[in-house]
Amino acid sequence: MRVVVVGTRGSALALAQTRFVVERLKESWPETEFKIRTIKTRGDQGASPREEAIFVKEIQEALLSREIDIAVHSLKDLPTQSPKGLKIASVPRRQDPRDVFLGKAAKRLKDLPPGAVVGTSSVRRKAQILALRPDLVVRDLRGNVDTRLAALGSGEYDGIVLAAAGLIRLDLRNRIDEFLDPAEILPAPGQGALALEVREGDDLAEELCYALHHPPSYHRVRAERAFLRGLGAGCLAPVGALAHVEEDGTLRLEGVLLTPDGKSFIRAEIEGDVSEAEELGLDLARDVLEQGGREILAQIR
Ligand SMILES: NCc1[nH]cc(CCC(=O)O)c1CC(=O)O
Repeated sequence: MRVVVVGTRGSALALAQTRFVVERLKESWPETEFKIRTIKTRGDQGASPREEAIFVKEIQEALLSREIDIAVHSLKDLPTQSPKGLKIASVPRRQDPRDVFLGKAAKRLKDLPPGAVVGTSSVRRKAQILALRPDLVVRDLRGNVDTRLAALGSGEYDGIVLAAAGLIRLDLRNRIDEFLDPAEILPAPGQGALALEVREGDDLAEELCYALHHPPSYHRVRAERAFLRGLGAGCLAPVGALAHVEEDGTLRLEGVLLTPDGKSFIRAEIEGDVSEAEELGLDLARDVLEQGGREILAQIR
């Protein structure tokens, strides 16, 4: 019997995610032996989007070279196009997709005094925070979750914004002061979801992963990523998206594209049947581009 090697990078969050996945895999396939291998990437979670893409690639290379058989990724860090020879075998049930606020001066983003300093690592968060509160100062805050919590503790920031999912997976839910309302701050496409990636043709690995597949989560992230792809905005533009699937099979997708300073933005929504998740994402992107998104993208470039 083959030992199945599940690979990830070495950050605390990546390891927590991978342990969780391997536990579920073992429950589903008690006869199969799974092993975790951490791949040393040159960086850690919370790097710049460009760097994140390089780390993802290093994991994908380990998959292609058969060093590992299943890769566990944060879906939002995964490029919308799979490399040749690899495929996403499953998307497990999604964790809370929202961004959260952790405050020092106040426990809600809205209650921060004018001029307060907010730390965040993403252009999307920065633009949406400024759209809501142009009087705040948003400063870059990178590094893994621990680094960011330490920066809040040391008093450099009056508050920080990060993904709920990372904190929850690290058992730090109690540090969250406020879940930001997606009506005001839309998360990154795919935020809170994992992707299990395998080699094309490795039917065993694919079947093992499929036990964890959660179709509603998959449809949601497919719509959100299609929206991102349809904008053709790349990873540096402030783009947010969030889809929901209702009991009756209706998928509702909201998306936003902003200028980096948050001064202008186009926000729109669409709904349709869940079976058309990708088309809905692409249609919404077309909508946003036509409503002024093209000008915003031209401004960013
Ligand atoms: N780019 C960093 C990153 N990639 C995945 C997560 C955790 C949340 C998730 O799974 O979406 C984080 C941290 C953050 O954005 O706060």
